[in-house]
Amino acid sequence: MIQNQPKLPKEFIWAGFDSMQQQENNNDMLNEPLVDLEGFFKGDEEAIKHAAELINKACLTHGFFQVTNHRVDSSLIGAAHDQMDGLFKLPLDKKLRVQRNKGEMWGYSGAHAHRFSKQLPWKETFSFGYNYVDDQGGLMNSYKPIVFDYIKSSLGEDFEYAGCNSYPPCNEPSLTFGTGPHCDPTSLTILHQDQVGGLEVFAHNKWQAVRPRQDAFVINIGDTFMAMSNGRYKSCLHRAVVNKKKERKSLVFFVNPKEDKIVRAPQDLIDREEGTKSRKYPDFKWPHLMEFTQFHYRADVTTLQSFFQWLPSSNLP
Ligand SMILES: C=C1C[C@]23C[C@H]1CC[C@H]2[C@]1(C)CCC[C@@](C)(C(=O)O)[C@H]1[C@@H]3C(=O)O
Ligand SMILES: O=C(O)CCC(=O)C(=O)O
Ligand SMILES: [Fe+2]
Repeated sequence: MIQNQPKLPKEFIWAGFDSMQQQENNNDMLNEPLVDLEGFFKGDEEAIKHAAELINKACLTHGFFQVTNHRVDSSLIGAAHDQMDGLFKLPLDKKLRVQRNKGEMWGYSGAHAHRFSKQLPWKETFSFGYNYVDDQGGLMNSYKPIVFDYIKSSLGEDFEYAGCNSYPPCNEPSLTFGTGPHCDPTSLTILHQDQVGGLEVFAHNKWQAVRPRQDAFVINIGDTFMAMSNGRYKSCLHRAVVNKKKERKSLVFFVNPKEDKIVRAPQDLIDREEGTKSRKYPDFKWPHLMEFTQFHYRADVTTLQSFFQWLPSSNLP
């Protein structure tokens, strides 16, 4: 309904984001490395060394790279996108039956309207997260995307969670965001986007687009991984912009530390640092950062600093 209104409802307007204006003529590409994993899987020493060099260089700068020959079957990816199409095409009343509740990391969300009242993102999402409650044959069971089961089986059970994003066409795309500027609070993000384009990274002092590649996954490191590297690897500001003509969809998987793991840079990494060998971040656990983003703070570009300011006043163990 909202999509058909000529004027964007005010709740969706992101005032004050002057970098928005760049998007009209923003055809800068990030040119992140495309890492071919074929040789890596075959144990080819040279290929492994080359892949590590590419990934290291990307993570030291903007934290984004793409991987190809990842051995995730293209038919499985296609099936996941088909499943996702089916989910988003469901009537709204059916989607609302699995509406995501505050603090839960699973279910349907329309523009996060259940959480925020302004600067709403122009998107619908289905999340398949760890505190998922099996609701006896409801929508979530019948539509749980094939890939979600695959990712849970391959990445293990703890603290992975998957999301499907649908960004509908928007009549005034330059006034809103599909997903607003943020750094991922997570460890690693694995994303498969369709061919429409819209993912942008703020690197080299400007917004740069991440090229859609059907046969590749986009990987980026998040705040938690940055903290584990004592700040060496960068969790980078990024956003999803929308357009007037085409819906855009993305599948996103967030990999995080197990719930009881203390996020702390290894001592030998600190010891090998040049100059002051000091810890840049307090110790923390992922579930506490996740709780912060779900109950106390909307993840943006300063989530981690805000989290460490909040932590002492929280009664988290
Ligand atoms: C831990 C998370 C919170 C969000 C999903 C994952 C990693 C990215 C976060 C998010 C996408 C950052 C922008 C704001 C947000 C509210 C959104 O637009 O979806 C964030 C997600 C969330 O809080 O659900
Ligand atoms: O959909 C996209 O391309 C990016 C989404 C994103 O950054 C996120 O969900 O964290
Ligand atoms: Fe993100």
